[in-house]
Amino acid sequence: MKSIIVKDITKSFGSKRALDHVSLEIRGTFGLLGPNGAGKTTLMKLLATLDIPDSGIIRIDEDDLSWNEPSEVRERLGYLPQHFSIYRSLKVEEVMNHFAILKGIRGKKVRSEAINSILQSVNLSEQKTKKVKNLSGGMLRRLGIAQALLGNPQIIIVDEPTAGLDIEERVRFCRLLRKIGENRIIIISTHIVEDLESTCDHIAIMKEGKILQTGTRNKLAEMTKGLVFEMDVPFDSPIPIKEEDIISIKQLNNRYLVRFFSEASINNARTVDTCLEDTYLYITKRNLTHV
Ligand SMILES: Nc1ncnc2c1ncn2[C@@H]1O[C@H](COP(=O)(O)OP(=O)(O)OP(=O)(O)O)[C@@H](O)[C@H]1O
Repeated sequence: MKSIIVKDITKSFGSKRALDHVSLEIRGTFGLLGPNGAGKTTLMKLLATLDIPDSGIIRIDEDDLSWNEPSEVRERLGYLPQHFSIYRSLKVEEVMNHFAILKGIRGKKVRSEAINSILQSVNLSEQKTKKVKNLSGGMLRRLGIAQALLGNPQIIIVDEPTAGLDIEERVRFCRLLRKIGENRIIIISTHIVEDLESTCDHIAIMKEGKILQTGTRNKLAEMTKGLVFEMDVPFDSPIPIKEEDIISIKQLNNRYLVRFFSEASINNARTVDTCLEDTYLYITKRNLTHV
């Protein structure tokens, strides 16, 4: 499967337009990045066939499969929703068996083999007989992705995958997503730029229902080349940069290190290598579709 084509999708809830003429080509490991309310979950739900758009189409490019045939799409789809919850007193293996039956995986032995292999791939084999209520946040997310992998779907959709995880669990979960995305399309939505730096090659930045920018991670990172500076400021001096241009302020031993945007070079400031977060902040703060 090469890519999923999203063409001119619009979706409103009453007078609120959650998606406004969204068009995308989704391929490989694909990240949807945007602030709260951007429309990410709405788009993920449409992609997961849990809702239908007011207008526009979604289809797979090569074999002409359209989202107008949801049951066929679902056979190729695994979905980890933003709020994944299951019966807390079930054991991990029982949860997996339940989802495997729902996915139509027939035969006890076949199911058991599939479940064992997936639990191993997400590093949950040791927790197989543990109850859901005794899992850590990271383990619960890994169980969520494990159920999404049942049936070996070609498309995996993961909404806000690292919400509520501590740093260590987040890094481990992102590494797992990267591995899962090696031979299928994986779509990850998040407002945390770091999650995508390690997982996604292709990224779309959205805000207020619109796609502001798409491109490879590297291409997006380079967009702000020449526009990002760093400056040392002593503790007792005011920071001479406008609030809206500041990217970050780090407190070092004896000074602040201020990272900021500027269209022209500034005394005592040096240009620095840019990253995806710079571009994300630059275009979302300014609502830009071009840098
Ligand atoms: N069922 C609904 N009824 C009314 N408004 C909705 C509904 N679902 C989403 N919205 C609105 O649509 C907009 C987009 O919401 P959505 O949840 O898709 O954004 P998001 O990017 O996923 O944000 P978050 O990161 O906060 O989940 C928001 O303004 C939201 O309030």
